[in-house]
Amino acid sequence: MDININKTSPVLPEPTTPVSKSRLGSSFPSRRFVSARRKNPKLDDVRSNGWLEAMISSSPPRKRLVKDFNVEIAPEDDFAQRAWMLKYPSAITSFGHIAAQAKDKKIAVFLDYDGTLSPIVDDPDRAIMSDAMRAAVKDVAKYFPTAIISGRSRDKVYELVGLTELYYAGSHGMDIMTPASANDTNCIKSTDQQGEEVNLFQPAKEFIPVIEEVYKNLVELTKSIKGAKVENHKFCASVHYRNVDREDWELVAQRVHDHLKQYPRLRLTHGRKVLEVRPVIEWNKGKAVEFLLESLGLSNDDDFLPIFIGDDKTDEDAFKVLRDREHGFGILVSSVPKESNAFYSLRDPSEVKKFLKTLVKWRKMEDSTSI
Ligand SMILES: O=P(O)(O)OC[C@H]1O[C@H](O[C@H]2O[C@H](CO)[C@@H](O)[C@H](O)[C@H]2O)[C@H](O)[C@@H](O)[C@@H]1O
Repeated sequence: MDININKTSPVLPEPTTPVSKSRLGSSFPSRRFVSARRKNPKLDDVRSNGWLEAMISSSPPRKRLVKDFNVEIAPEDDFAQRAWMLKYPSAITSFGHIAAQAKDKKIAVFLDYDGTLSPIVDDPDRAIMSDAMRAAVKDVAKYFPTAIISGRSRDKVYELVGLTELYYAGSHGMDIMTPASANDTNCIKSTDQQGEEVNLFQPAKEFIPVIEEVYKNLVELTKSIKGAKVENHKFCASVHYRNVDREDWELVAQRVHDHLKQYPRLRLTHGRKVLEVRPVIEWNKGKAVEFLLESLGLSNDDDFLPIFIGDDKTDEDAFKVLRDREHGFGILVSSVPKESNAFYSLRDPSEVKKFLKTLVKWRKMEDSTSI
């Protein structure tokens, strides 16, 4: 994999049309990202381009949540669920296949945070991982190189997970910390929370000021909409509408879309009841997995088997990379049928914990029988 950003920068070239300063009185000195005149072709009216539908379907519908609690549901739904499980079998019941694939290989574990290690909750600040899950992840990291790749800022996800033995990538992989010894020439030197020297790979570094600017503007633009919440993840920003009245979702989307029309080098993607503002760069969780495999010396297909566990649309980029490389596989965390590039599924974070424990138990058994 070529990760030399000097040769093949993931940052797309400057727009060729002259650009002007943001209408909202930007303090950002560069005119590279911002244009009041130039329309961002990626953003049209939220009604006509299907964004509203995508917002509505961006998290499991209530009916399925009811099924999670074993309340009876319509038989046709049950049939769809069973058909889906045949396509994406449970990583727990299929553990034998996984173990066979992993035989004589070192597994590398990649984990998403929200919806994977912590359950989805209304308040993003209260998405706390359980102590039992933390212990399971800590155990996994004793046996396998383990990384968290989250949409949140790297600092925030480290604060939530709190395990020094893991690798962390924040902002959908746009902020990756690896040990100083890792093999990556495009990194800058820094120190971690323990004062240890580390490498930082930040392919969207030049976007920090514009993300800060857009974050502040979006806070202003959505403050009158009850329940809306904007987060700044340094290299990207999130606009949550989970707690907004359904009738105001369109308003949230329209305000965000209208504002971003002035920023041709930013784009919007969907998460679970969240709109994600991201730089238009060719970088995502899939690229972050490739980068980590390469820089940690885990990319030899004959020796290593990467597994990525995630629940969200942004995790699909990582699933796809593993599927396309025919090396390793994704595990989708979902209690409802959805199309995915993953190979296996787990219903919810409690099943993720069970799978991680099974992985450790299996490795311990393998180690003891090979003595
Ligand atoms: O890549 P991830 O680690 O899964 O991060 C994706 C987003 O997760 C958070 O939002 C989601 O979880 C919240 C807490 O459960 C929930 O309230 C929200 O509706 C979900 O979208 C986080 O707050 C976002 O900033 C991340 O982008």
